[in-house]
Parts: sequence; structure tokens; C-alpha cells
Amino acid sequence: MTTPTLVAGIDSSTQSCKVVIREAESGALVRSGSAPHPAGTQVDPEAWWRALQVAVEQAGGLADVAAVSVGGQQHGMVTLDEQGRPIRPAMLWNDNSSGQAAADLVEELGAERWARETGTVPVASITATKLRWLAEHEPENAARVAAVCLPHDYLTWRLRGSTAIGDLVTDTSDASGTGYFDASRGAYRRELLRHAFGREDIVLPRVAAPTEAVGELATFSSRAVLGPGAGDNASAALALGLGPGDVLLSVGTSGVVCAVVADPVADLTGTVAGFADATGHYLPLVATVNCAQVLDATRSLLGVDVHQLADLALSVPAGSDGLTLVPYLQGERTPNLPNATGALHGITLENYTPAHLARAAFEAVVCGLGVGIDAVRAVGLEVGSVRMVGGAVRSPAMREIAPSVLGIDIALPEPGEYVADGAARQAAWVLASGAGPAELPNWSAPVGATATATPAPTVRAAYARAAPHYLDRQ
Ligand SMILES: Nc1ncnc2c1ncn2[C@@H]1O[C@H](COP(=O)(O)OP(=O)(O)O)[C@@H](O)[C@H]1O
Ligand SMILES: O=C(CO)[C@@H](O)[C@H](O)COP(=O)(O)O
Repeated sequence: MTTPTLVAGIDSSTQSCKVVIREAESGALVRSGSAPHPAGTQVDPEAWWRALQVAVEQAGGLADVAAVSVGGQQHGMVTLDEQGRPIRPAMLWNDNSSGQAAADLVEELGAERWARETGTVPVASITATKLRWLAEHEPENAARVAAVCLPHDYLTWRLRGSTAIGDLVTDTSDASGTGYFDASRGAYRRELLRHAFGREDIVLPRVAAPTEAVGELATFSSRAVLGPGAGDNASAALALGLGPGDVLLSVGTSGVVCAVVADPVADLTGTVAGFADATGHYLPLVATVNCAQVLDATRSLLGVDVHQLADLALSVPAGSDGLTLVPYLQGERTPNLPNATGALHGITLENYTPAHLARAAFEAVVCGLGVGIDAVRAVGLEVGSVRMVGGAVRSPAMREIAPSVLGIDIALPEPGEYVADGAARQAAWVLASGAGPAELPNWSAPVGATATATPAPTVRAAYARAAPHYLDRQ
């Protein structure tokens, strides 16, 4: 019997690093590993590298693997000096410090120009706004920046064993979230970088094609081929084989609504970001900052585990008997309210209970996704089949409450590591393309059982009334 060729996919996302090793031809899972990332919205990139090493060791190493790709949390800002050393902790996509910088950039050039030239109207998540923040708040650090890259670019580069900033490589899906890349032309817009940062004499990662081998591993006793990698949502879309009309919901650290489409999207309202996918198409996307961590915070407040939180939430009726949580615990990105705080509305003697609060937390994060679905429809995209993935989909409460609050049937693929799976599928594609153009490997796309909606439209109506009533952070 011949030994199957193996590929690895890595998901370096906000809260942890996950590694899957799969058979290149069939996609069958062979081994896996994971390791946590430090908490917080500013993280030393070296901590991602350490977590990756632990996760790879747990997955049995990469010595027998033929190709590797990295999927990673989108946006953020990794700044490197001439020697390739991080200048300061990376600012993550969910760090809202640059909220004012985002507002300034939109004011200076106009939402329409940003949307037309980059697909996206900047919010605090976008790299360009973080560079503006750095220039204004840390001019000494800004002056030392020789290269800026994204989390997945940094890890691909570390896997190559390089320290030369000229070797940095990215892909279109992640480049499209920087605020200085035009996905519709597949090219950087350095004039926007200069406008945001005051300089453009810095190295940006070369943007590789979707099936390009960008180098070889120089670590983990392996000479595996490296794929270009992808932003995490593009990577999950690749794993699930999203096609026209398919919508993906992700309930991880971020709440995400996205779809794969053939033509670029430019939403002048800034709600839908016109990102690229990892196959040469586009990935219009809406993201919230307050998703699984709102559930985590509620759980820790109530002193319960994930199972108890779900039991509590499902023990009270839809609408939590009038209790409505506005979940802006970390500010918010959609709607664009970087300084907002959360609020609890409709409190009565009857509903001021752990069970009602648990349900209100699930309903709040799902209502956030509802805002995203409305926005995706508003730019003319079809919402046909809907699939939900991400850490919080492991909760039976999420699986029951989401279809009901959104009023749509939702397919629930078996909970899994779809970002890492998409990266592994890309690695297999890169390997197959080594001998010439090849189709995306025909791995079976997980669909899963469909949760049928028992619509509870009053939940979104109550949320729409409550959401505008929040206080800004002092
Ligand atoms: N059974 C569960 N119920 C609720 N939340 C869960 C459950 N299992 C995992 N989570 C949450 O999922 C989140 C991690 O999701 P994940 O998609 O892995 O995050 P990310 O990729 O953004 O790092 C954590 O906040 C975790 O608490
Ligand atoms: O900013 C976005 C999308 O634009 C987020 O989706 C990040 O990519 C983080 O993803 P997770 O860690 O939640 O998977």
C-alpha cells in the first residue's frame, strides 16, 4: 500500500492556534493540535510563533507533510524593523484604539474614495487606521517601521526561516483587509498607505497567486512546500466550498457574515467590506467584534460552564421575557461604534435572573449577525443556503437560538476547525498545481444537518429598539 501524501493547515486566529494534518487527495483528517494565544488586543507576534510550535508538536510535527498553508486572523498590524524584529506588540483587528484615526481617514478622503479604491470604508480593524494611529501616538516607533505585514504573513515567513523583510509574502484575501490594497485590480495602493502613514518607503509583503508555492519550510525538520495562506474567513470559505448564494456565518471571537461572489463589492455605507477570497473571487463580509467573548463574559459572571450556560439560556422563552442585552462590551465594528459600551434593557423583577441573562447574551450576538445579514442583502447579494461555523456553534443554545432569531434555516456542519481545514485544502491545491494548473482538490464539503427556524421576530424588533441606547466609554 502506498503512503498517502499529507498536507497541513494552520489557523492562527484570535484566541488560539490550531493545526490539522490531512491526506492531500481525500482530505481525510490524520492528526491535529492546538495551543492558546495570550489574551488582549495587542500581542507580541513571537507568542503566535510559540503557540504554533506547541500546536504543531501536538499534531505530531510536520516532518512527513508535503505542503503547509497558514490561515490567520485578518487585519491587525505587525510592524518590523530593518532586521525583521517586531517593533512593538501587534495591534489586532479587535483593538479599537484607532477608531478616531479611522474617522479621520474617512473624513479626509471621503467614504466613496475608500470604497471605490479598496472595497472598504476604514474602521478601527483595518491596518491603515492602525498605521495612522502609530504615526500620531508613537512617532518614534513609526519612524523605525521598515515593513508592515499581517499575522498570517508573519507566520508564513517564520516557517520559511527568513529574517529578511524582502521575503514577506501575503495573499489577496488578507491583503484586501489592509485598507491599502485594491482587490478589484489585485494591487497595492501605495498612495493610500502614504496618506495614512505619512510614508510609503516601507516593505509590504508580495501578494502571491492563490496556488503559488511561496517557498519551503526551513523549520520542524521539514522541507514542505508553503502556500500563500489566507485570511481566516477566506480560509473557512475554502474549506466549505462556498458557491454562489451560499452565506457563511461564523461565531468565533468575531461574528461574521460573508459570501463568495464573482464580482467586487464596494458598499459606500461601509457596512459590507469588499474583501477578496482565496481563489481569485471576492468575499463581501460583515464582522462584529462582540461574539463568543460576550458569551464567555456572561459565563464567567454567572459562574457557569459552557453546558450550564446553554441549559440556562434554553430554559427561558425566546425574547428572554423582555430582557435585551446590547453587547458592545468591546466597542463595536458593525455598527461602527469603537467607543460604545454594553447595556442591559427591559429589566424587571421577573427577568432579572441568570437564565434570562444567559439567553439575552445569545440573542444579542445573534442580533449582531442579523444586522450583517440585512447589510449583505442591502448590497444585492442573495442569501440562499446559510451555514454556521466557529467556536460558539458548539453550544446547543447557539444552534437553536440563531435560526429562530434570524428566521432562517441554518446548516450546521459538524463543529470543526474549518479555517485550518481551508488552509490544508489550499496546501493540497498548491501541491497539485506544482505540475501545472490544477483544480481545487475535490474534498467532500461538510454541510451538516439543517436547523429549521421557528421564527421569533420580536427578538430582533426589541434589539433594534434597545441597540441605539448605549453609553460611550469614558
Ligand atoms: N460550547 C461552547 N459554548 C459557547 N462558546 C464556546 C463553546 N465552545 C467554544 N466556545 C467559544 O468559542 C470561542 C473560540 O472560538 P474560535 O472560533 O475557536 O475562536 P477564534 O478562531 O476567533 O480564536 C471562545 O470564546 C470559546 O469560549
Ligand atoms: O476582522 C475579522 C474579519 O474582517 C475577523 O473575522 C478576524 O479575522 C478574526 O477572526 P476570528 O478570530 O474570530 O476567527
